[in-house]
Amino acid sequence: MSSSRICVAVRKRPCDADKDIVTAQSPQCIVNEPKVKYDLTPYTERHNFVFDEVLDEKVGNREVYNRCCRPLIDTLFSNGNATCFAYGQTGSGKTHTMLGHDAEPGLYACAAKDIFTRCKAQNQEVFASFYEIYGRKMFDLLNERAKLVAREDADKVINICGLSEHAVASVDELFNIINKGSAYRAAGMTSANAESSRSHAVLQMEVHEKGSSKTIGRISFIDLAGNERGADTFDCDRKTRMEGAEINKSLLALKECIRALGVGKAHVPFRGSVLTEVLRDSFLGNSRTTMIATISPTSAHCENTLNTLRYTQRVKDLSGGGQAAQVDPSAARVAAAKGGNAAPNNKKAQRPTPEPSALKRPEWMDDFNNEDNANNNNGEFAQIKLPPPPPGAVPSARRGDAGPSAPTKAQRNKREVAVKDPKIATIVQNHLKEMEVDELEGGSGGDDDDDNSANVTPTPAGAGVAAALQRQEVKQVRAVHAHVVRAISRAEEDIMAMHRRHIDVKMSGIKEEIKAIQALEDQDTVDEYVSKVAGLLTKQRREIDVILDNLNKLQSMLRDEEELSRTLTPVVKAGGGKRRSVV
Ligand SMILES: Nc1ncnc2c1ncn2[C@@H]1O[C@H](COP(=O)(O)OP(=O)(O)OP(=O)(O)O)[C@@H](O)[C@H]1O
Repeated sequence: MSSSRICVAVRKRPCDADKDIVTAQSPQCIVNEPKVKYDLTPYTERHNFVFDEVLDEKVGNREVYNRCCRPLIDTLFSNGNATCFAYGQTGSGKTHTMLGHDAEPGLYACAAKDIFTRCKAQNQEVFASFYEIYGRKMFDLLNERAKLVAREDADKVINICGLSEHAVASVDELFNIINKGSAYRAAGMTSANAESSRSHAVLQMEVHEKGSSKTIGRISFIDLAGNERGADTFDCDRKTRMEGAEINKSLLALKECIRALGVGKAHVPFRGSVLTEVLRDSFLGNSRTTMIATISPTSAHCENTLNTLRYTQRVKDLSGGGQAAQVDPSAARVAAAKGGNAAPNNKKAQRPTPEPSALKRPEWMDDFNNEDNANNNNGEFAQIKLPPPPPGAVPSARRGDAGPSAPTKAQRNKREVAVKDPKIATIVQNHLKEMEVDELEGGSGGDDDDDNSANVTPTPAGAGVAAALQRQEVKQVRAVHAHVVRAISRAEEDIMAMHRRHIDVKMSGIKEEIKAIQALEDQDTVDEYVSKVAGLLTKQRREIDVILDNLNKLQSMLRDEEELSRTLTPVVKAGGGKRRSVV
């Protein structure tokens, strides 16, 4: 394993030799992409990547552990935070690597074995928790999938309230609880594998001094959602599109955080997603991270494999201690078309820990806390605080007290509508005004064209300004779409809380109405009855109007989302290649 704080590894899963297009020779990973020229002559494009470790199909889980994860245990026992991610497309071997099976225990078991041995010798104990992050929600897999709530404490630290911790003293005990948790993860879904790809599963083990609540160190294993889920989901149903957008957002945010930490940036964008915000502590202080990208080496998975490797290469190139990718001249053409490789950063800088006061309250915290707020408002029914919509615009549910800082010229340019189609241009224009700077830049720091979110059709060589503009248009529509998806999920949670509150108020209103009728029958005058009932019904009508108003706004956003995703849906060209219908 690399001596740097971040180890970036790739693991190739086995496949039939005749379909294998990947050569894994650590530290190199070569993908031989089968391609066809315009005159239909087949040829192979070679892509060469370099990582800290490249593990071929013969390497077992124990060796993966020894080469990539063992130093994480030292970090754990030196008051540190260790983190290990498995990243890759569905079926590429993330769960195989993390969990393994009886015949070949995975990283959880290998790490647990070492941890228990050391704990026994040092009179320490281990507590495990296991939860999943699905969209913007979190569920405790060791407590019947109870919904978890993240709260920020006075020190601006995010705590996952209600997360159960379980004392474990052996690998068997750990596995019993993981198996129990995995069953909850799969429950209620059509296919366990399909669903597991849509959530990030987090197993945490904390070491304590025996009998003390003081944490010595923590290790987190994260089996990430399948990365292809975050890519082109525009032609799927809305649920899948929303999931895809959330996954995309969290994977981009994760990469940004690892990169920022690696190069010692003062600002680490933990707020980018629930995943990174919740894992913030894991990256701070004395921390060490291993990222294992898993790939399927068949030609059928070539596109996903290249996406995985490009993402991973970005993490490596910019995470400090890294060495730039070696790209074959044949592949360099593609790299150049995509904006080229970033300069290597071989200097490992010291990452400063952000001051607590500098850590802004994440915007998604509001959603977690929203239900509580709704229940604590002493019966007063408040409208969701939506920003005033621009004239003719569809309002968004964005909230948060920190207003955007004064935009630079480049940022102002990004607010200019690039899309030509008048209908889509109107939608884009309406939303551009409410988008924040990082959203305008596609949430990826603006320098990645190989991200899933910017995974647009390659521009044909020599296609010139028109093609470049098309690319820009697609990028803008994608950014606006991602913004609308986020606004929808926030508005959805707000409306649910508001509706629940309304039902409570309505129930007590009905009781009041019954009382008013009884009072009229018993002793009240008709004037008293009229005034009581008119007051009650007027209040209800006001509340219903607020709900209807918010439902209409949500409906508009849903329509916009539909239009934008339809625009982005890839359509097949007569010639076989993909083209977007956006412009
Ligand atoms: N390196 C490997 N060696 C042997 N078998 C493997 C390897 N990698 C994956 N497999 C097998 O491939 C299948 C799919 O792997 P796995 O479930 O780990 O994929 P995944 O990336 O976790 O998918 P998902 O994102 O859907 O959870 C499993 O049967 C697994 O045992």
